[in-house]
Amino acid sequence: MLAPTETHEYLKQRLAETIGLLPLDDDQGLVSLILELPDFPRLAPTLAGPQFQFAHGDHRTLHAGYGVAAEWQAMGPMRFHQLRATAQAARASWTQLDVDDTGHRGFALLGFAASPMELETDERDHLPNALLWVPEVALRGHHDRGALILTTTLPASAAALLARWQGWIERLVPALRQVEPTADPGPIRLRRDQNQPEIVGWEHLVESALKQIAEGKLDKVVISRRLRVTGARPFDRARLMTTLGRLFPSCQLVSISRNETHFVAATPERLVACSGDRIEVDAIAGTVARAAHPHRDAALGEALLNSVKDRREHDLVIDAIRAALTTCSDQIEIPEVPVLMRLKNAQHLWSPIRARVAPGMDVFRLAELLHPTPATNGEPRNAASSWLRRTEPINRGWYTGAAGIVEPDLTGDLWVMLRCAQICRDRADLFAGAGIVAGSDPLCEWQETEDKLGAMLTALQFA
Ligand SMILES: C=C(O[C@H]1C=CC=C(C(=O)O)[C@@H]1O)C(=O)O
Repeated sequence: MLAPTETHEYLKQRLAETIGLLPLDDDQGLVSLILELPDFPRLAPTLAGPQFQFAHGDHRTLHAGYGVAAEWQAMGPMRFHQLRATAQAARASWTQLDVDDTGHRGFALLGFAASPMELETDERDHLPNALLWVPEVALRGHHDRGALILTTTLPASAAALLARWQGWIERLVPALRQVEPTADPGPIRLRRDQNQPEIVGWEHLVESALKQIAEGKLDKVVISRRLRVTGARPFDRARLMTTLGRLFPSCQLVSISRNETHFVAATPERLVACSGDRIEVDAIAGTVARAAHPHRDAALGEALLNSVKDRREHDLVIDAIRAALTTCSDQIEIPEVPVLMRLKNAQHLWSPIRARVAPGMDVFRLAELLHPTPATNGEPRNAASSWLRRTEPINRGWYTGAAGIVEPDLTGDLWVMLRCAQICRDRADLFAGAGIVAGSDPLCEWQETEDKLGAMLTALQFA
């Protein structure tokens, strides 16, 4: 293994040797230089400026991006269509030079808010409604093998680019060894500042959802709340990600930073992963808490598996996913019964769905088809969306939207933004929701959101 200074000196030298291979005089498009990274961390370092990372402990994958080589934004009902057209055009003029034969490619982040429409609110989102972002510098790894990917728009000057990218290597590569924070300043006291809605407002919301359901206008709707907390000191992103990684190794960790604000999630739910003609989709709905005592914990899980109300809530998600996929697949594999997904703070009914899709399907088309599922919105989809737009008292932003990685061939891996918080210095807004069907009880649903919020609240105390 190389010492840290040797690694970055080696990479700077490798960059100097290979930069001349890039077609920097071409008058448009993107070009990426891909270099092998000798040692690869589980989590990406935190630097100043725009950056993102997706890290999965159990899958041992890491995708991180820093700075902006190119980005495109969209909003409104055509947002997927617009970004897809952009990605297709970018793909046609994106040269990738994998000079060390790493097998890795440059990639983009795709992320989007829950609703394609901007809500009328005074609170400004730090993230645009829908975003396709090619980072200037990316880290990409699977198990311990990784690559450093440097990307620029064309044309570019070789001398200026060399200086710029060597600067990135100097800042980033030594930090790869110091991702896990060493000093532990002890837990942070959190002050709960504001619930939106408060518990009384929540009860009214659930009752009015139940009324819609009783009148046959909705079968299910997922209502959500926001909890604002303040920490006794500013939250530390690196410590937060490390803690989330320890608590939730089976979840996708997400961190997206722009404009001094950070959107962080540890989500169990994949919206869709597609690779070739194979896709994977999670149906997750139906929740109970964990219990400290193993017998009690197992009994709670058993009761969830046998609960008629939770199975109805879950089956509505499966039915909607099946109906959506039928338009593009003749081979959909859905487990006969859901299994339990056990997380630190909650257990869920989970059905992992697989399908083979028709040629021409890509992550944008699949996102448009599947999002939002009734796990975060409701059924029927349009009736639930418009009821939520009229009634829900918060701006969800990217909570219950989705984000992930898009490959140059437009395949990718998107995750539903759950168990998340928007963090700015010492303030964090946490989000959670619960699916309402006939038979739901307002206070039980409130408690369910408390259990879901517990995931991020616990981690923030150690941030
Ligand atoms: C809406 C959330 O969870 C969804 C995912 C899993 C289980 C859910 C439920 O049981 O209600 C929700 O559908 C959330 O975590 O904020």
